[in-house]
Amino acid sequence: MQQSAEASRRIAALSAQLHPPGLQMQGIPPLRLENCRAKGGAPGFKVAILGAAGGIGQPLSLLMKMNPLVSVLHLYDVVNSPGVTADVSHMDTGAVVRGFLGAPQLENALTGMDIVIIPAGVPRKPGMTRDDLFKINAGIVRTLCEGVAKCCPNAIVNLISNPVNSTVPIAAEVFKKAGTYDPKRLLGVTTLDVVRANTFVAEVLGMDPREVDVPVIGGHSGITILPLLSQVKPASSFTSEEIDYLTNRIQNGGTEVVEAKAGTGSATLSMAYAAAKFANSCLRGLKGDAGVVECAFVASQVTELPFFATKVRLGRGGAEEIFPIGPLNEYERVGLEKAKKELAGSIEKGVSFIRK
Ligand SMILES: NC(=O)c1ccc[n+]([C@@H]2O[C@H](COP(=O)([O-])OP(=O)(O)OC[C@H]3O[C@@H](n4cnc5c(N)ncnc54)[C@H](O)[C@@H]3O)[C@@H](O)[C@H]2O)c1
Ligand SMILES: O=C(O)C[C@H](O)C(=O)O
Repeated sequence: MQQSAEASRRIAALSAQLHPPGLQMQGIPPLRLENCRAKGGAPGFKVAILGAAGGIGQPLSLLMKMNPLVSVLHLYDVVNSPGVTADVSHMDTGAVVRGFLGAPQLENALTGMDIVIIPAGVPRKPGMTRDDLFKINAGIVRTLCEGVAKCCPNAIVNLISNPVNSTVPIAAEVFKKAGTYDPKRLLGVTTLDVVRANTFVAEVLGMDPREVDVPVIGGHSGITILPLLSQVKPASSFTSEEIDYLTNRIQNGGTEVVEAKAGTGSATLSMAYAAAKFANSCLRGLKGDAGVVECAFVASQVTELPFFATKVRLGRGGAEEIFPIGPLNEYERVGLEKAKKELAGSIEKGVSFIRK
């Protein structure tokens, strides 16, 4: 029977995946696709991780491979993605894993994706601020988002690369330029701030962190990270000493890890956990689950700023509802004014990087 050019191309690509370079080097003979009985792949969503070979990317790839809502997992990086892909692909979970290496393979990595998670970019060293990463990471995020706009304009983007307060506005401008911008589908990942806040508050209260819910609003850097201790669930009261301690610890959690790692990077394992938690909520929203709520840094009208992190409800279209900040005490009101001042500059810096 005559095969179309497209069918031949697809069979060649699939055969290459069944016979990755590692096997070729060992002289293991290829399995002919037509002789393969495996159907492969559970029903579910297609997820790409850009920066999959990095400190966050590797454990995040592992966690997403374990997620039963994922049917296809694309792992893209500019280095080492074949190794990470070969490794993760041996896990006996449902998702089919494919690896993509370097700029020429970015478009294949992105085509058809439902969710794109971006932890690509350089991390901090001691003494640096997240804004010090702007010079390198702004360009990386721009290029990757141009790929998203071209190849999977309807995907939900989970942006992790720092400085999040500027990279999310950069991504928005790239999508606007391409005519694909849907604010509901662009989400800056601030889940690590919530994860830390739940942990530290639970420690103070002597509770299980899984039973604590601390809203963290604003942005993802220093004083823009604003935990709302007056809204902790279950309702709890704190001394002013506890409020100072918890606010400082949550705002400086990233720096605590950067200093402990002493020049070898920033949070990777807790971040992979947080990113996997957030992506799972996005997947549940896509699936149509009701009442899925997370904090995220999104386009927002809850303040005068164009972007702001608050609780959002995740649905089939992404962040379908953005919740208001809610009642604040005086300590939080002061914190909010300081956070907004710093955030305004970071957002403007991101916007003008693309508009310049
Ligand atoms: N949002 C958050 O809460 C949060 C938390 C922790 C870290 N981060 C940020 O996440 C980023 C990554 O941190 P990490 O510890 O994984 O760093 P890392 O250096 O270990 O890994 C980054 C990966 O990105 C890859 N990369 C670089 N340029 C790329 C490109 N153009 N396309 C695809 N991949 C590319 C690198 O090859 C590397 O594998 C940093 O910017 C860090 O500040 C954010
Ligand atoms: O602190 C960093 O640079 C990484 C990340 O933003 C974090 O909060 O851990």
